[in-house]
Amino acid sequence: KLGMAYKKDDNFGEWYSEVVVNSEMIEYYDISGCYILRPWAMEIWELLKEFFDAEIKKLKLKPYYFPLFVTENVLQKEKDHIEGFAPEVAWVTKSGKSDLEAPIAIRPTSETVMYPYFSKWIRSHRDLPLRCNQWCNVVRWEFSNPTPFIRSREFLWQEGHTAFATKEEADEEVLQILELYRRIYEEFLAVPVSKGRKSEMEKFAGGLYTTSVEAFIPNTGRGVQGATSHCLGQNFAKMFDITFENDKGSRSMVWQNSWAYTTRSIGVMVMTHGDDKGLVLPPRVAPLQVIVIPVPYKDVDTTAIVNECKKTVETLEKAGIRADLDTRENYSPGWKYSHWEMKGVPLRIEIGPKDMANNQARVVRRDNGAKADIPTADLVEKVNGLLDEVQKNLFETAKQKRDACLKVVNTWDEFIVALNDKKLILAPWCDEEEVEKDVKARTKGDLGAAKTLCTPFEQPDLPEGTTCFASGKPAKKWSFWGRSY
Ligand SMILES: O=C1CCCN[C@@H]1CCCn1cnc2cc(F)c(Cl)cc2c1=O
Ligand SMILES: [Mg+2]
Repeated sequence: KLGMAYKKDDNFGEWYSEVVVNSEMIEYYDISGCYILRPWAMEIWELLKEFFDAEIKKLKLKPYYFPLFVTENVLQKEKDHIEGFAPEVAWVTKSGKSDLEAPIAIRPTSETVMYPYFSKWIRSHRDLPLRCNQWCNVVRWEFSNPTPFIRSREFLWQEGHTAFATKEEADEEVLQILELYRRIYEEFLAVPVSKGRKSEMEKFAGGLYTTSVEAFIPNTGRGVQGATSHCLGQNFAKMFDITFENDKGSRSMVWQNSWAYTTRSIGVMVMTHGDDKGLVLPPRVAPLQVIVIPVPYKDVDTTAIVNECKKTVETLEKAGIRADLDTRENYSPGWKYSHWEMKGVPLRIEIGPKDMANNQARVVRRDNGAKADIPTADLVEKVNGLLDEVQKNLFETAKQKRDACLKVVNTWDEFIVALNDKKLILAPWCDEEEVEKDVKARTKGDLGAAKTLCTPFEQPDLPEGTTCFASGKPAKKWSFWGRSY
């Protein structure tokens, strides 16, 4: 079946579900909230991982793998750390027919798995910094509406866990990692994000402060957390007795960070760039950047055309471009155009008898449909140029759309109008948690309440006397507000 049954602007939820399936990224699974990630998704995950892993190796991160399972008493080591999360912990209670003596939890995150061993491994300042990263899956048995990539009961992520002798070192790394997350989104997924700090209410309760990169989905008017980088302070060092003997011989607690991005990032990319023909892939994460399609012509020698296509693919691959050809004879060129548009391949090259005769190829862009006839001799250079243009155009277009949704408000009434208008709201706030709670209470409803998304590091000017949009008290900062995923 070809073509989309749903339009992005008509029925976003159905459109999204159709795109991830028709583009062969996702197969639905018979357990709610669980999805099969097919090669078209996994190859994107692997391209992101290749970049991120290389970058954290430069920051001296070491690869680890910790067990999937954690015992009940260790998981509940600190009540407030898992406050409110308990309902989403998945437990193993049996093996075969027999009950386990004690239930074993499946990791929803790995602090409690790792930190007893950090305590064992860290003795002296010479054991610091400890820098641990693992690529793995985690399980959180959430009940709110499951969405492929965006909210699933099992997902893939990397989780970094580091320990330093000083707060300064921890503070610096938090921001180094946050910058890598910005690059993942803006330079690879072509998704604009805002760097900022979470409020005391929205931060990771077990930590000292949380920073994040926040994206926004114009179609639903919802913010979406892209990735997070926490400074844990010495909270977990205290909880797990992670101390070191400093060079003066006295004992100090370590300063820790933890940070993650997940397969949710792929869903944000799909939502941002997809259109009514299906997926639209930014070239830097496209498993296939160019698809070459032979256009046979009634009695013309098709073998010659197919050979020219093969040569073209070889030339492009030699130049490091991810290219392939579609020579399936049981499908028409037109069918193939739609199929590869559905899969979001950034460039299509059509080669027919006329192109052969003129030593050229017709190149069609997936993002804006532009067609160009390129001389075969210039193909590699022109294709690389076009791939860069597509990458840039997707980012600029997404940025322009996101900025068009931005609304600065100063009063409650303006806030409510903007919220119902699916805007990303920037409002002056007194930074009081009671007010944050009040806004949540006053905006409760089937679409979910409004919340603070982050306080952007880039703060607009806050004129003396500016009052909080919700409380009328003196405003202390500008914060992003909105509904979220
Ligand atoms: O976000 C990150 C980066 C990578 C390592 N972890 C932190 C904090 C994770 C918070 N969090 C998030 N979700 C959780 C769900 C749970 F069921 C339990 Cl028991 C705990 C948590 C929980 O601590
Ligand atoms: Mg959660």
